Amino acid sequence: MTTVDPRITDLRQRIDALDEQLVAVLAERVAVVREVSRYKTDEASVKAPDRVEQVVAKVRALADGHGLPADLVERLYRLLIAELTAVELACVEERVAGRP
Ligand SMILES: C=C(O[C@@H]1C=C(C(=O)O)C=C[C@H]1O)C(=O)O
Repeated sequence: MTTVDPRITDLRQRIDALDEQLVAVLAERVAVVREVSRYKTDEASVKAPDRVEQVVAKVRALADGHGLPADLVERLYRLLIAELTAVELACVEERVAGRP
């Protein structure tokens, strides 16, 4: 078996702890987005492109403040929002289809 530098092992433990926090925060964000979808009725309101741009501008500024590449954070958020928009759309369609 290959030995791993103990400094790497320690840093990986920190990464694992941060991943736990990241996934917990992500789960909370997904739950709030699902809740928002309860008050939407159509595709345009689900996609909310103006709001998407507002969120992207905000996280780009936050990334700058933390010394992170804003383009990287924007790409991650656009992917996240696209996935969440699909989840929202499914929730809204299911609700609207279930109406009498
Ligand atoms: C959560 C919303 O719906 C969608 C998801 C967004 C997000 O994940 O931040 C933003 C806009 C919408 O595409 C919203 O309208 O606020």
